[in-house]
Amino acid sequence: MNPVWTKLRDHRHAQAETRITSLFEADPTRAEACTTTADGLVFDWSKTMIDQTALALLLELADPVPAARKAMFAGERINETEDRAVLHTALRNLSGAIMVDGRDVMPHVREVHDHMRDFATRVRDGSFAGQGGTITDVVNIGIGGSDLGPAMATRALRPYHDGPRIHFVSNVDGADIADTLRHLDPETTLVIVASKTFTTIETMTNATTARDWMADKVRVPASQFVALSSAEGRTAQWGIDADRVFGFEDWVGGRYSVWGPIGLSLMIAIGPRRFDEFLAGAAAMDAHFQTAPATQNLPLMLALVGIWHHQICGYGTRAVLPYDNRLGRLPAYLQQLEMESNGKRVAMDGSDLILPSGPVVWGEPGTNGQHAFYQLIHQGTAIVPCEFIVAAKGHEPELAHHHLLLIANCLAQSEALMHGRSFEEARALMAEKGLSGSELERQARHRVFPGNRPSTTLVVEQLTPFVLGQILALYEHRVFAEGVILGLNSFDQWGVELGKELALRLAPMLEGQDVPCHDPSTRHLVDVILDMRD
Ligand SMILES: O=P(O)(O)OC[C@H]1O[C@](O)(CO)[C@@H](O)[C@@H]1O
Repeated sequence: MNPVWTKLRDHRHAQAETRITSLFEADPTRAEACTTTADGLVFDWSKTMIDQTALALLLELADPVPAARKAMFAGERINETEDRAVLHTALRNLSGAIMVDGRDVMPHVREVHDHMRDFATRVRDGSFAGQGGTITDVVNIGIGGSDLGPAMATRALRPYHDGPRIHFVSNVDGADIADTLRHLDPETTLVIVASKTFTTIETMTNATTARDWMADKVRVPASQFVALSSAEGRTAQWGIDADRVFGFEDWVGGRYSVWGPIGLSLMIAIGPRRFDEFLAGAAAMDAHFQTAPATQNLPLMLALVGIWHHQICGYGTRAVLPYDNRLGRLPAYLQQLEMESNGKRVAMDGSDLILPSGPVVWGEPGTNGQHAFYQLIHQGTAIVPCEFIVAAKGHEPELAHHHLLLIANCLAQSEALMHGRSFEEARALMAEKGLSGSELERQARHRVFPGNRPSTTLVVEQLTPFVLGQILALYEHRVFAEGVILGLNSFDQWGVELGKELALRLAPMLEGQDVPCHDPSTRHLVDVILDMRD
């Protein structure tokens, strides 16, 4: 193991009695010095215990990142366990050439992008119509990366919607599709089946249900279906015309796919021009990641803060707290991005990872979370590093006072986490209320905030398509840099396979067939459920 890990742990140990506030006392320029910027994005990591020594050591850990980054952008097969290149970045840098196995992949990327633009425009202007006329509703059926990215981004960019209504169906629970289709008119609905593999059981089950629903009213239901997939043979078998199939290659991972065909629903919602701005934001972050020096490199600094909190300080989870209601699905999106990418236990070379891999990522938009789980964040025994995200401007000028309150709450939380409230301050409060003696002491203890709890704050000017592109690419590169530093493969996801296989084997048991496998507990649960269904 790189001895820098031990040095970092020793340093952390030595800091045990130091408080974040004392770092500010020692360095009056800390707020500015510990702020990293990229094209208008401002990332403040000053409210952490990363001091000069920690930073220098963390930067040493980042030594392998530039070579790995170069290999990724160049189209090398860095996803070694699936023997694939990793080129989601090619979907947003549409000029130039990228060679994979001696072939320039960019002409095909541009062709598909043009096809998407053309189709989205025709849906939006009515020249592509359903049996009942102009498309009023689009239903994206997909799951995981074929749902979370477009669903999150479509919600995030609601102020820019000027196309048909967009709906997302992901869960195999029939409630999801039933609740969605109930209010739609099949004659004016377009169904997008988004599945890289076109085999995912949830998506194919929902797609078949949608086709049956449409068949009741529409003479040729498949004519109102679109496929977004790398499996063109399967989309044809399913009956979707090749001119409504938008393909992408195996070097685009599901959770990295919103930039290409999987983003079609978003493109229909906001239009191709806005979608291009979204891509341009990501491309700007790609350029920054590739060229900014390490200490000014925003994705790298975000990664190092993540490594510091999880692998060095040992904090088990990371809360993402966007103070933006439209980023309500960002935590779920980042859960897949970060946990499916870096939730591993084996290093790239097949050996056991010595270090803990990725943390649990979770969160909710502020201010809602404040009235739910912030109690634990402030006074619980577990320390949760918080990653706040806030925009200086909202999209509702007539409601500017709401936005100011939103910002005030965001900043207040990070301040409260860092400063806390001492026992002496709590005692003084209780004394003011007239308490005394042992009751004052007891009540004061409940009102102490230990403080010294780390957080970072990402400030953006406004959540535009460009800025959303920047934010998502920032997190993608953060995950990549963390994966490189940990020595694992961030681009496979074998951990999701076993449960899928067992579900397929269990399904016949729930139909009453006797399947001679499964453990006694599972067989018992099947019996209980079958009894209840009788
Ligand atoms: O696009 P597909 O092939 O339907 O896969 C959906 C999702 O399933 C996963 O393979 C995991 O279950 C994700 O990585 C992926 O985003």
